[in-house]
Amino acid sequence: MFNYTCLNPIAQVGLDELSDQYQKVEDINDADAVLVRSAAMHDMEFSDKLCAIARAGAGVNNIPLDKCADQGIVVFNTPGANANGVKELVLCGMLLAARDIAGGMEWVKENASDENIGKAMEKAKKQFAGTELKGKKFGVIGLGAIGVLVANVARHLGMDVYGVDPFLSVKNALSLSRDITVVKSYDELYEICDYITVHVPYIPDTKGMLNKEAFAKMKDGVVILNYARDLLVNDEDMKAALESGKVARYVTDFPNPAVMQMPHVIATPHLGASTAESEDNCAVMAAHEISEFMENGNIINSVNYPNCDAGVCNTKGRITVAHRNIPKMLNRFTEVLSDEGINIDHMTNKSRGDYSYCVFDIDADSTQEIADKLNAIDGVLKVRVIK
Ligand SMILES: NC(=O)c1ccc[n+]([C@@H]2O[C@H](COP(=O)([O-])OP(=O)(O)OC[C@H]3O[C@@H](n4cnc5c(N)ncnc54)[C@H](O)[C@@H]3O)[C@@H](O)[C@H]2O)c1
Ligand SMILES: O=C(O)[C@H](O)COP(=O)(O)O
Repeated sequence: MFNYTCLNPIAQVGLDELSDQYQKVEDINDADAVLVRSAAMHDMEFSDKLCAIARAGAGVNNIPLDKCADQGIVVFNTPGANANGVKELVLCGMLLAARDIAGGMEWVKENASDENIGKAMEKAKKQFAGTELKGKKFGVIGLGAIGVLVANVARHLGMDVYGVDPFLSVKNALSLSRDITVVKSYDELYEICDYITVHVPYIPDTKGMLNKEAFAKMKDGVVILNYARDLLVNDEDMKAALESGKVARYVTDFPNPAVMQMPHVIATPHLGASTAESEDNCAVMAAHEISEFMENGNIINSVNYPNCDAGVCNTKGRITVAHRNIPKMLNRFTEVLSDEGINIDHMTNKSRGDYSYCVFDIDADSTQEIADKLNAIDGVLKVRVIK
């Protein structure tokens, strides 16, 4: 039996994917696995029992990835599962920035009881007028799951689309409409675009990347869209850019007290992934990741350990070892197993940065005693008896 806990509401269709081998518990200290959305986990302590955390979503900046890796806890996310939901909201943000639709709707509400509203609005409407998206230059920073969809939809609207991504994957490059221009530097994009949207993870490298230096290179009256994370933008510099008119509108899914004091802000309450479809997709993918890991020891879509697929175990026993990526570890593991007279039928070892993961399929039943001996090796972070 495996215990799991949910730190945020997770769509039932995902939880239904977990078999009757799983039971929900309230206390994270009793859990083998955690399902989470945006709950802040940096200040949490994790028990030795915890093996896996699945983020039903894309951004993992709410989870202490290194601390988890050091405890042998594998963290997963659900790449692309909510990308369409975000794409549709970005499209909405672009339209809200192009004309003062929100102001116009407000005006209609305020004048709802005016019997002559039909006449009055023909006078009032010019204050809410704007421009069309067609023909404008649109820049996408980060051509990942969301960025590619956003770039393609903008192209279909007749915009002239530019993208930048220093780590652009072949898969994503092939998914881009062919008349989208991929530029090599942010500066190229800053200089030409009327609209700039950001779709990169929040990591130390991207913190505050939209700052006064970046704004200085942009066109006057540029529209900035941020559906990624608030801390990608330097708030003080954004405030100055909005006040001077350098940035005409800041459209964001991440309001904070500073942003809400700025002029020309269009804000939504972190709604990007809040659609039934995205929530279901994320929950189902997260549940699959958890069950594959808990039941078979396989790692799919991890963000702190290497992916590792050893298939289903067809031998008598399977043991997995999360360990530091340092020399001689495999020698030590095989020594423990051979001292026990155990033959290894199949072994998979994968590494990612400072961490490695090993799956041993053996010709004997795995025992807690063997696991304890492996666990005692310096550099071993977590040992699990799968079978
Ligand atoms: N508003 C929401 O509700 C919502 C929903 C989903 C995701 N997000 C945010 O959007 C981000 C992107 O999501 P995604 O699903 O597209 O992720 P993704 O991993 O598919 O794409 C991220 C892309 O950013 C690129 N990248 C990384 N560092 C970069 C850099 N320094 N400069 C330019 N590109 C860089 C990567 O190469 C990748 O292609 C997430 O990390 C999350 O913070 C927000
Ligand atoms: O990174 C993400 O996937 C989004 O920000 C969605 O977050 P949420 O699951 O809390 O809506």
